[in-house]
Amino acid sequence: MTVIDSNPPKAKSAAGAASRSVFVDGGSGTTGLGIAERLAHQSDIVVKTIAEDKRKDPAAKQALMAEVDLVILCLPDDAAKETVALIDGMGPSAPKVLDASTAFRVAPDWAYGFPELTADQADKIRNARKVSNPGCYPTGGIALLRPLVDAGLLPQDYPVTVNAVSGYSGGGKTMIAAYENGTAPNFELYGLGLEHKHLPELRLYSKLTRRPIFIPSVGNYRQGMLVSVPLQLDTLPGKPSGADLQSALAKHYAGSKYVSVMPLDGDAARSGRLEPEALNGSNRLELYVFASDKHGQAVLVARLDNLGKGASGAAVQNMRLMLGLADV
Ligand SMILES: NC(=O)C1=CN([C@@H]2O[C@H](COP(=O)(O)OP(=O)(O)OC[C@H]3O[C@@H](n4cnc5c(N)ncnc54)[C@H](OP(=O)(O)O)[C@@H]3O)[C@@H](O)[C@H]2O)C=CC1
Ligand SMILES: CC(=O)N[C@@H](CCC(=O)OP(=O)(O)O)C(=O)O
Repeated sequence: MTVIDSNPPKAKSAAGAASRSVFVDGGSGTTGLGIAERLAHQSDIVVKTIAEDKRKDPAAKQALMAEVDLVILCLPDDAAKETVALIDGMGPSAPKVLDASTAFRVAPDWAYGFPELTADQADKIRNARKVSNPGCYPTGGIALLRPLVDAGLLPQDYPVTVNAVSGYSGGGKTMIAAYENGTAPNFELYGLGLEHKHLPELRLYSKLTRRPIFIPSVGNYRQGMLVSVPLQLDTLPGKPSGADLQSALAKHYAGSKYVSVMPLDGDAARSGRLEPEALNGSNRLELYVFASDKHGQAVLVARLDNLGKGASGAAVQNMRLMLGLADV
């Protein structure tokens, strides 16, 4: 990564024929810093930065955005909408935009940034001007549910419940401060009003017609998450076994660089335990099927880093697709 300050103005991609230029709006927040860490190792990306006293100044932002190929938004929803309005007003000099917030995740004119969703999703992301980076919990939930719906193993109107636990960095700077200064509880359920902001994308991209129940929780550790979906197998069409579910997932993600479908008889199945922090720092996502054919029950579990495949890692993966660069 090369860091260039916002002045003097440069032509887009001026640092070299093969390089692309990027501006991260909200670059000093949790997701933005995670992106900067990853881009520090990518020599084909030039990151342009804005002066500290200008980072909330719309005119300064717009001038900088005219110089770059792609803008990544790591902002609260309202601020993301404001920056997108600025980009929409830029005409032909508008850069591509990748938004990490919840603001545009179900908007019809935005591509959803989960390249592994379907066979053509990576191409949709490559060709889109506007891409929404998925929420951390939906990344796990959709990764588990969508291939099973597409395979006809899970009916679209199945009464799905998704339970999840996240590290406190999922709540951004405010929640990190509350945990690190000791004013937050060690563990709590939340979203108990059944209105969590991730429900619309979870439902839409899982192709569920019935609204799932989603109960997240947060614990006193920094990052890493588990997202789980319990299933009573005898209520599913054809009464599939755990092996049937695992092989449908394995077929869908065969050859995937970042998503691994774990064996039915691996260490986690033997111990019956899974902890959330094992993939921290990576862009990986592991999918598990824990099943008891004796009782006709299964639990699907996704493990990921909420700041990796759940945010910054996914953003960098999408950024490279959008810029026409090979994955690294
Ligand atoms: N943390 C996570 O695991 C994930 C987060 N996300 C999403 O990514 C986005 C960023 O989240 P996160 O990094 O956690 O949040 P943080 O609170 O850690 O950071 C947000 C940053 O945005 C800055 N900011 C706020 N308003 C403006 C503005 N108008 N112009 C420029 N900068 C502004 C803030 O600066 P200041 O503090 O000075 O206001 C802060 O640095 C959110 O939409 C979040 O929902 C998505 C997936 C996972
Ligand atoms: C622990 C915690 O608070 N997590 C956040 C989700 C983090 C995330 O995925 O961010 P988006 O807001 O961009 O979707 C929450 O539940 O709101």
